[in-house]
Amino acid sequence: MAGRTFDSRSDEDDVRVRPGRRGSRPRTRTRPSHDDAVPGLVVGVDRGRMTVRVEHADGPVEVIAMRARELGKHGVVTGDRVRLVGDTSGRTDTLARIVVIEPRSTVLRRTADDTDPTERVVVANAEQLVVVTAITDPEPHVGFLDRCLVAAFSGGLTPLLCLTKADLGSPDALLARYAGLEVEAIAVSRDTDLDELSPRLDGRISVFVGQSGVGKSTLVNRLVPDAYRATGGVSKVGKGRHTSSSAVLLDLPGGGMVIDTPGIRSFGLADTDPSDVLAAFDDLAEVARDCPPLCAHTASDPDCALDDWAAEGPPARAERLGSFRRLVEAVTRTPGY
Ligand SMILES: Nc1nc2c(ncn2[C@@H]2O[C@H](COP(=O)(O)OP(=O)(O)OP(=O)(O)O)[C@@H](O)[C@H]2O)c(=O)[nH]1
Ligand SMILES: [Zn+2]
Repeated sequence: MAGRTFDSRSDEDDVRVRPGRRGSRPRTRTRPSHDDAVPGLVVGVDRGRMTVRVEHADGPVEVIAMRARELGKHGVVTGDRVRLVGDTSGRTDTLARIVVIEPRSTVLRRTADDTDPTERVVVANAEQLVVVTAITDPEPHVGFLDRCLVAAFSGGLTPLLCLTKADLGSPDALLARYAGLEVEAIAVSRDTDLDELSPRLDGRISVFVGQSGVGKSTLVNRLVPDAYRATGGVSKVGKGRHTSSSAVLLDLPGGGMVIDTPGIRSFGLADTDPSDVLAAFDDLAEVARDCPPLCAHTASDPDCALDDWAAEGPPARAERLGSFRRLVEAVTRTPGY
């Protein structure tokens, strides 16, 4: 996925400044120069108010900022790299303005919901999507896991399966389901150390997503001891209300960052099609060049070149194709969660 950028020109959260109507005031004269704008990283968003980390000479400072009017309705999300003007001191009761949103290297979209019918980008620039699922209690919702993987692949993130509650059962069935995709998976439990997981989080930005009760808060609290996430069903930020603003960026003690998504239980795939999934698998994409033009690469596409490829090779190919096709089918299914 290296080198792919998501400047999100096609989506709702487009950061491009729309050209004014013909004959409107001359932009060159009225538009302020932003040469003096300082860079920052958005670590949280709350109802239009952004918390932005700005590096000062004596260390990082959290600055509260609003979007400048020139950004229009285009949203700023956690993980965005931005440029600020105005008061960037971070002192109490000061407010800066975000005048530039840098192009996004990756995007995660949440699904539309009852309060907001549009899919929206909720996290930008994360490198890894950590999909947290319990081995049991609650039983894994494989449809949800498939959708998470597709959201990762299509948004440019590397997925990592984190299987919790390893004290309660064996991860083998889940591991087998995704074996063909070569997605990394790590089993953890609250009683064992996190030595396998921690190195995979070092030095990168990882988004954590998981359905209710899987132990995600327990895990994030262990990774980031001062994160103060409520666990065990205690009411927490983002629950039961409009939640697109609830992704928060947390620093890991050993370097690297975690973006927790307390209220976001699934990601949007409406803008995703089979070719986005295919693009994440170089070997399959190569074979699929021989597919008919409109092939969706599902089991019901009669002349899909992937069938011959799987039939002619070792059993691992059929396994890979099976796992891939489950993801493709997730793209075409209506979201039910
Ligand atoms: N047996 C077992 N239980 C765990 C483990 N980790 C967490 N739990 C329990 O699972 C329940 C859910 O944990 P949370 O960390 O609150 O889960 P969550 O994913 O944040 O879910 P919500 O609180 O609904 O958002 C709690 O009762 C935890 O004590 C584990 O490794 N093993
Ligand atoms: Zn095909």
